[in-house]
Formats: sequence, structure tokens, C-alpha cells
Amino acid sequence: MLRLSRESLKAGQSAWEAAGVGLPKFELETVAKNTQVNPQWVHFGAGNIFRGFVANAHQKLLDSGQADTGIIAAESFDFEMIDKVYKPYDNLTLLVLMNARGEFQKKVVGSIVEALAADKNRAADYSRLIEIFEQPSLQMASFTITEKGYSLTGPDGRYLGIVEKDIENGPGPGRQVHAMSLVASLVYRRYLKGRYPMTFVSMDNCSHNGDKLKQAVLTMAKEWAKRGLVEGGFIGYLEDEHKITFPLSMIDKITPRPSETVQAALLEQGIGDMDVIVTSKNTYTAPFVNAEISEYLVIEDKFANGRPPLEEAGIIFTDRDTVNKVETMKVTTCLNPLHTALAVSGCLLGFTLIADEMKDSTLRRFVETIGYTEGLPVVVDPGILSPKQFLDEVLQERFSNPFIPDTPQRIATDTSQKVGIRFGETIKSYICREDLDPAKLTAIPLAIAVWCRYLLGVDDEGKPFALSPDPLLETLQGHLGGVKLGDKTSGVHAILEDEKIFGVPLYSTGLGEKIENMFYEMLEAPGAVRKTLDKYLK
Ligand SMILES: NC(=O)c1ccc[n+]([C@@H]2O[C@H](COP(=O)([O-])OP(=O)(O)OC[C@H]3O[C@@H](n4cnc5c(N)ncnc54)[C@H](O)[C@@H]3O)[C@@H](O)[C@H]2O)c1
Ligand SMILES: O=P(O)(O)OC[C@@H](O)[C@@H](O)[C@H](O)[C@H](O)CO
Repeated sequence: MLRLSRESLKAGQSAWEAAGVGLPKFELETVAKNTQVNPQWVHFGAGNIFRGFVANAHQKLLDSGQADTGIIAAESFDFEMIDKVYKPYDNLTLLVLMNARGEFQKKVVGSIVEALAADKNRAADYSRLIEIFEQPSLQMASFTITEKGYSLTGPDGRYLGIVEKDIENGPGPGRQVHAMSLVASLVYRRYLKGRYPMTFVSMDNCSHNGDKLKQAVLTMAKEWAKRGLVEGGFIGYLEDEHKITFPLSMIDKITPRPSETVQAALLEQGIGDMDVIVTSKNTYTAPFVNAEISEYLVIEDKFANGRPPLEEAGIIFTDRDTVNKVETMKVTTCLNPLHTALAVSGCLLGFTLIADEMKDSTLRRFVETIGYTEGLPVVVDPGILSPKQFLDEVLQERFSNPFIPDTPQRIATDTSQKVGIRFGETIKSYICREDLDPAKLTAIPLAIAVWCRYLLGVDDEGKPFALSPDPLLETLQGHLGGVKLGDKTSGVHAILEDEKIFGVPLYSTGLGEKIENMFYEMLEAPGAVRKTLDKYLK
């Protein structure tokens, strides 16, 4: 039985190859040693998309000799991942890509050469992170920490408790809990050491991700500066684009949680010890990552201290305006809104696979209407990718691929953080256009109504189901407290009028009441969700 480790790759190379697994073409030890003395790239958020896409892209450079240092994975949130799927497997990942015929392309990704837990109780990892940030060689820190990883404030607009503590505690080593204060403290060490340049690249699915990251890091720095906890020059350093940059990016690759079906198939192929782990913080992780083949990563080419030639690995570098357009296209129109609609309706209708939802004619019509009918008229063509072609690929091939083990339950995670961008932006465009009337939209308000119905945690048969984690769940459920099937009143108005959630005033655009009516229709009785979807999507 094959088990992922550096030793096994060396001693059992032919057995791995016989199992159809591509292996790194570079010397892992040499690259690890180079990285030790000459760190160039740290990545925060050691999750699936990082291992399945970003690390694999860098591996292509290492394989072809166009890079000679690896990536250092840093985890500021879920340290269990480092202990359970990084360290025991020598930081290696088995990447399993799946095409529409169900064939696996397997390879070992070895470009991650160190894995650090930024935990104040782990002094060695913490010191190493500081050492890395003090090195002139460091070119970039990238991030896939989910949208909420950048938020310093809670629903009431006030700083989160951990952020308040981080502000009071200052930038001293081992004192920060929130990812943004940790990063601010590390870049402060860099400033003190030599004011060296570097770049911070957010690769999360939030609009203007680089700006969001910059805003969060600067806010922490300014709070410390106000209290005299950092030198005044630190703010100027962070704002000087010759020193520090925060490019925008758009990342796209459906990377589901690791699936037990894939684990079982690997076992049949002689690859063992691939258990799927759900950590106490609810991260789904494994020594393997399963993902689709399609991938797009577009980054604003604004790097203050150089960067690896990732264009050689298929990553597109372009100007800010183009990234902005391509990201808007994907996140607000052609992919993520459709995913969110399938996620919440899938949970209510008992689906556990996105591809199965695409076989349901009503749900297919749901996402086709959101994408083609309501989204495409307002999308701006980024020039480098055609929105229509992108949407065709998403709907005809990517979502429909039955071998991609993606679940509505994964995608429903943190929906409160995403609805504003995924639906609110299109509504905004309708408000701005003289020739379009937001009140005439149907599928987008329906998706919002389905989300509100989803929040009850009762499926369309009237049975309770587990809602996916969401930082606003308690508040939102508080508004809906006690609502049952058959009720004709509820606190849904309080949710819909919250502009912080939707980014637009739903009531003054004529959508608030429309959504409320749809919500009550879906509340009528068991089966009413299906009936309402059928009615509006005829
Ligand atoms: N999986 C995909 O299909 C996909 C595709 C494109 C973009 N993305 C982006 O990448 C993000 C991560 O996706 P993933 O598949 O790697 O998820 P994952 O669950 O495998 O990993 C999530 C990572 O974020 C960290 N994290 C979670 N909450 C955090 C917090 N509050 N502060 C700091 N770190 C936190 C976790 O510790 C973990 O490292 C998504 O939220 C999205 O923005 C994902
Ligand atoms: O990762 P999130 O939470 O921003 O969104 C869930 C999915 O829509 C997302 O992960 C997609 O799989 C991804 O955006 C495809 O590129």
C-alpha cells in the first residue's frame, strides 16, 4: 500500500508511477533548503484551493527549473490542519483532478516545503514566520482565508472582540489572534528590519479582494499607531506602492471538500492512509485534494519585490481594470451567484451533489435565468475571457460534471458574507441603468427568498437539517425565531432591509416585498419550495 511521504516517493518511485501518479520533477530537499535560507513566498490559509491550484501552479515552475524555492504554508486559524494533513505527510499533497468521463489525473504536489502554525503557543513556528518576514528575499504573501478572514468588525459594525484585544496588545510577537493583525505585526517586523518591499495577494472570492486586504492591514496598523504601539513611519511604508502592494486577483477552480468516494477509489488503486478529516473548526481536509481540471487565476501585475514567473504556469497577469472586470464577471454574474442559488435550494430540496441539481430542470432553469437572462445584460466584458463562453462552460460542463464531488452544503457556508456581492452587485447595475428595472428581476429575488427560507433549517419536506456554518447565523435566525411552515408573518423584513448584507436597499428598489411574498409562498406547506420555484421559473 502506498503512503504519501518523501521517503516513499524516493524509495517507491516506480510504484507511485505504476499507480498513475505524477511525481515532482525537482529535488524536494534542495528546494526545501533553498527556501530555508531564501524564502520568497508565504501563503496564509493552508486549505484545499491553495494546495489544489496555487501550489500546483508553482510546482510547474519548480518542475521546469523556473523557480528554485518553494511555498511556505502558514495557518493562522485552524492549526489542526498543520498537525493532521501537513506534518504527517511531509507537507505533500496528492492532487486528484477529475474530468467529465470520471478519469482521475493524479499527481503529488511537493511545492509546499514548510507548514507553520501561527499559534502563539508554538514559539518555533512563530519565530520562523518572523524570520521569513525579516528576509529581503520575501516577495509575496498570498491568502485564501475565506471572505470572513478579512473582516475586523461584526454585524453591529464594531470591532470583533479578538480584534479589540489585538489592538490593545499591539504588534509584539505571539500576541495576535486575527489573521489581519498577525499579518500587520509581521509586516511591521519587516519594516523595522529594513523597510524591504513585498506584495500581499488576496486570492479569495471577494470583490476587490486586494483592497479589502489592504484596508484591514492598514486599519490594524493605524489603530496601533494611534496608541503609539508602532512607529509613525509604518503607515507611510504600507501606503507606499514602491514598498508594499496589494494587487487584485480573480481565482477560479471548483475545489470541493475531499470526498470519501475519491478516498475509496484511491484505496482501490493502492494508495492508502488518505482519511478525510473534519477539524474541530469544521475544515474538511485530507492528504489529498480533489478538484476539477478547469482553472483561472488572473492577478494585477503589481509586485513590489518581484515574483515567480507564474505566467509560465498559466496564470494571467494583467492591469487592474481587467482584473476588476474579470473578477466582477465571475463573482457577481457568471459563477458564484449560480453556485449560491444551487447551494441554498439544494439544501432545501435534499440534494448532496451539485451535478445532480443540474439534472433537475427547474434548478437548471434557475441558474440559467440568473446567468443568461438577468446577469449577462449587465456584465462588462473583461476582454480576456468572454462572459458568454465562460457561462456556457460553467453551466454545460463544470457544474454538470458528475465526478466533481461538490456539495450544496459546502457552498452554502458563510452565505451571509456573500449575498451582497453575488446578487447585490447585479441589482445595483439594474438600478444604475435607465433601460433596466430591478423590480422586474425574478430569479435573483427568488434566490434571496430561498436563502431566507433556508435559514429556517427546515427542508421542503418539513424535516430539520443542519445549516452550514455562517458567522451571522445566530442574528439571522434570531430574526426568524419561531417561524413555522404555514406562518404568514415573520421577521424576514428585518433581514431584507439590512443594507450591510445586500449592499443595496431592497425595499426602495421594489424587490423587498417581492422577496417577502416569495418567501411566504415557500413557507406555505411541505413541498412549497419546489412549487414556488416551479411557478417562477416556468
Ligand atoms: N474551494 C473552491 O472551490 C474555491 C475556488 C475559488 C476561490 N476559493 C476561495 O478560497 C477560499 C478558501 O477555500 P478552500 O477551498 O481552500 O477552503 P478550505 O475550507 O479548504 O480552507 C479554508 C482556509 O481558510 C482558513 N480560514 C477559515 N476561516 C478563517 C478566518 N476567520 N481567519 C483566517 N483563516 C480562516 C482555514 O483555516 C483554511 O486554511 C474560499 O472561501 C474562496 O474565497 C475557493
Ligand atoms: O468559496 P466561497 O465560499 O467563496 O464560495 C463557494 C463556491 O462558490 C466557490 O468555492 C467556488 O467553488 C469557486 O469560486 C469556483 O471558483
